Amino acid sequence: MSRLVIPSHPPNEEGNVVRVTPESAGWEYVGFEVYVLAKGQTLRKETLAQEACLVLLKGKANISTKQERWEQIGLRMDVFEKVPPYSVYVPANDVYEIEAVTDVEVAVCLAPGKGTYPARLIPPSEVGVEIRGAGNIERRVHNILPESQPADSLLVVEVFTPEGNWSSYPPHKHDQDNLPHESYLEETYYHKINPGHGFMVQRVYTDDRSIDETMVVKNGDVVLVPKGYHPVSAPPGYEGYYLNVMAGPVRTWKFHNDPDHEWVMESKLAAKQK
Ligand SMILES: O=C(O)C[C@@H](O)[C@H](O)C(=O)CO
Repeated sequence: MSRLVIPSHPPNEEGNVVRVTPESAGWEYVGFEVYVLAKGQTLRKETLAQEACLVLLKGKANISTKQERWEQIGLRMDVFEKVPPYSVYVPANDVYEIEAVTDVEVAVCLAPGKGTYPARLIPPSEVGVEIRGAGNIERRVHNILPESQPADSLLVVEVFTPEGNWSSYPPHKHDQDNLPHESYLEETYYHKINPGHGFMVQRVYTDDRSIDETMVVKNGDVVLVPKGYHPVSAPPGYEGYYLNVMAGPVRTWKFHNDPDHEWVMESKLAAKQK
């Protein structure tokens, strides 16, 4: 299996099913954890030097921080209901406690924090919904924590790829700290597949092909994107979901398309206009 694929495992005693740290990923900024909590189970963590975006992938929970508490938040019981999630932003040097009101799956998106902004609820109404692309590269995007919303480092987005479609396509990259042309952002993909026994295909490759991995991705896998282009394909019969976490030295998503393939977007959009 590719070193870029981190499979999930059954929940441990605190409910953790997958964990990526900057150290385990061999990079500097992005951390990512998923917890599956049974009804009544509680998870409590300190954020220390990281900020967190807690994304309720499914289920309802009470979530509190040092200063705030939100009760009975959570809307969808499955990510494939395709309604935007409730999330909670937690700054560095804070504490969060998640009490599962129903069975819950929650993603903890992490990046370096300075404590600039207070803890806040990000309700579904504040999540920007976007249909990106056209034809067999059309997909639905939920901008959970985009650069237009305050945070120190974190960018969080979820994407739904219809069966037979490609997403993160045309292939793009953001692996150069070269603004205004391109930003350096590490990225994780947390994949879910419907039906769950299916697979997705993701390629991660660089211009010099020093990285060129084409991976079969299963339900619950995390894919690391340390650099390079990173397109995703959903086979016929299988709908894909992924949650992206991005972070780097500057909090802006300035990507660069693979020049060999960027013509495809214009071609698909033009065909849609006909
Ligand atoms: O465009 C998409 O289909 C999603 C991607 O942009 C994804 O969020 C990503 O790779 C961000 O760099």
